[in-house]
Amino acid sequence: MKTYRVAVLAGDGIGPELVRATIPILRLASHLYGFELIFEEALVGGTAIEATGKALPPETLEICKRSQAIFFGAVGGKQWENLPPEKQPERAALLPLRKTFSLFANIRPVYCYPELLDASPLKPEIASGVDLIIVRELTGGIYFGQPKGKIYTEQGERAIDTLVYETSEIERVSIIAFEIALRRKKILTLVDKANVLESSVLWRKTVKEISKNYPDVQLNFLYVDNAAMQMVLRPSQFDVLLCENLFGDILSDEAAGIAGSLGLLASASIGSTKFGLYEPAGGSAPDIAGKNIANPIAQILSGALMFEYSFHEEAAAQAIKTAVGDVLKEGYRTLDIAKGSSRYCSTEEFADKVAQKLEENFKKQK
Ligand SMILES: NC(=O)C1=CN([C@@H]2O[C@H](COP(=O)(O)OP(=O)(O)OC[C@H]3O[C@@H](n4cnc5c(N)ncnc54)[C@H](O)[C@@H]3O)[C@@H](O)[C@H]2O)C=CC1
Ligand SMILES: CC(C)CC(=O)C(=O)O
Ligand SMILES: [Mg+2]
Repeated sequence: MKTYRVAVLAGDGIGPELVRATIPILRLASHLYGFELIFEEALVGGTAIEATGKALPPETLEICKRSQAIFFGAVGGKQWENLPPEKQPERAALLPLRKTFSLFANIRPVYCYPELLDASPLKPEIASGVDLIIVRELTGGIYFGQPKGKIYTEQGERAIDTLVYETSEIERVSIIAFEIALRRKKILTLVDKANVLESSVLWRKTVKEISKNYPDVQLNFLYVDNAAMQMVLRPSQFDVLLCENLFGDILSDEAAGIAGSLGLLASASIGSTKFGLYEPAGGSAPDIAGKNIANPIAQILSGALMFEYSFHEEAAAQAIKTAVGDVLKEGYRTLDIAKGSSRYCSTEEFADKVAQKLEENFKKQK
């Protein structure tokens, strides 16, 4: 039987409760669709700092290296905000993981479920039909550029971040975005700030060059400020959005808000091999952690993305997506997306419903 090893890094805040609720769904899908998953848990983030003094302990990295994918929860929280920046969970664990495994493309599908139109802050006729993918460059740009840091001058403190991109970094993520667009509505929008930023000028030039290999894909350009506005005015115009690291980070939270909750937004971080890291686009949500109320959909759909991108188990991936949609159709909702007539569920209850539906759908199909 095909076997895949998965490093499970639950992390902080809502990470552990979401991962705990999701693993049985992934296990069940693997049994139904005829492959085996070997999960190996490892510490990461603030939880790892408490246990070992390091946000990304060497043992965790070893476990990731001997796996075919990382299934990630979230990291960070108030407890670790006063540590030196380079020791904090986000900068000492998540960013190094992305960089170490060269996971340069972050894929974030945004879908407004028809059943959830009432959870969107936008009018139903505007949120309706939103089905887009944000492809965010993940290992370059201002999050990683050097020099970075703080120095003391006669005027006081000076903080420096550097926005830098090489042509090759733009090319490799653009190819992924064009390939995704080819399989969809074939509209790719590059989001940049080419009227001001030199790096954005390079993005435009490079993406135009790559587009010559994809004559069937319509390439559009949009400045990021306008893109942020278009996202709320007419989000259904978008198919695939290609963004540098920071713009993609910001626009994807905005897009999640339009769909109804950050708890709906899954993500796949991939590179040029089958290895990938799969995590919700949101963070550790300290405001709701430990209450069994977080929405597990983003975590569950991140599992489906792992099946699709790292294992090529498309049938199992599709079955999970269908099960989530079916549970929503029956009216079940976690608190973040609940409205008047919905059937309220805790994190665990919602995940149980998805597992039941997965099994039920599989039996029907036989
Ligand atoms: N990938 C990661 O590990 C990320 C970590 N972070 C870290 O997370 C911590 C909290 O950051 P915030 O800015 O508050 O962002 P956040 O993404 O954790 O939360 C933003 C808002 O979305 C809600 N939310 C997020 N996920 C949800 C879910 N599954 N169900 C229902 N509601 C959900 C939260 O309750 C909160 O109101 C910080 O330490 C931050 O650095 C932030 C983003 C990504
Ligand atoms: C540490 C941050 C870059 C995480 C984040 O906000 C994200 O990946 O969306
Ligand atoms: Mg973010």
